[in-house]
Amino acid sequence: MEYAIEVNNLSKKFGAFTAVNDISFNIEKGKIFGFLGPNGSGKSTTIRMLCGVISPTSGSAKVMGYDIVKDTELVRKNIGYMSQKFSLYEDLTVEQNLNFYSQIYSVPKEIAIERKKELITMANLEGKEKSYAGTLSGGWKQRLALGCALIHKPQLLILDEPTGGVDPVSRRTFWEIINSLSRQGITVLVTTHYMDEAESCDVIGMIFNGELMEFAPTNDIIAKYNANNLEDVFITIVENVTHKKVNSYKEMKFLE
Ligand SMILES: Nc1ncnc2c1ncn2[C@@H]1O[C@H](COP(=O)(O)OP(=O)(O)OP(=O)(O)O)[C@@H](O)[C@H]1O
Repeated sequence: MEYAIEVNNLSKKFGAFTAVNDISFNIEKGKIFGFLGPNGSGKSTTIRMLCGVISPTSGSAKVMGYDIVKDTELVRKNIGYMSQKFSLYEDLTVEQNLNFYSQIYSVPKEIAIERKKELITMANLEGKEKSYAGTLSGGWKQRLALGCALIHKPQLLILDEPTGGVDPVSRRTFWEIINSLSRQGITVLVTTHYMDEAESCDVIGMIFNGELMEFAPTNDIIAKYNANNLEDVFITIVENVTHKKVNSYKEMKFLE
């Protein structure tokens, strides 16, 4: 079995505080992995380790076969990363943003021209090439940011809360694009606080207080807890750990 992500007993401490505690999981190539957890549970810290931005305190991980500590450059080249802030240059046009990212990732000029065309089509940005990113509405910006993250044809796409602040129609379009990327063999790691979105992932990991509480195919998790949906599963897990009554995921997001 070839894995896009292999995580073995990964931990990260900040001083005496353990942000990520001994987590292990593998993601098969081409799968959509929903990495879920309330604020401060350790998602971004895990992602930062997987992208080679911070080193683990202990444990190891490989991304597309490359060690996150020893092969940091190769890891970065193989990842497309999109944050909830979208990281666009608002005073550059759609085309100029794509040019900028193609230079950052050293995409050869002739390849970049073709790639830009493909991405503009994929992101439904035709006709907007000369528009300034700052003038685009949320959904357009989101799809442009996705295009920028894919300019170097990464085989792993990491999306950190990609649909925050985006209208429901754009969210649906965005997920159609994500599903089509997965069908093309691209592996996707996505964090989201929208439990309905999470249900369209193939595999779910639930992290709480730095511990990976569950990791399994989405349908298996729902069946295991005899739950109606992922929100109910999460509530059960958190109530078991905290011995506090939790009414909704939204409430849990802000649990201390
Ligand atoms: N550089 C750091 N120094 C100290 N503590 C940190 C650092 N980075 C993160 N933490 C702490 O580690 C914990 C996990 O944070 P992390 O950002 O990974 O959570 P998260 O699940 O991504 O949350 P969110 O959904 O809000 O982004 C938090 O308590 C956070 O305050």
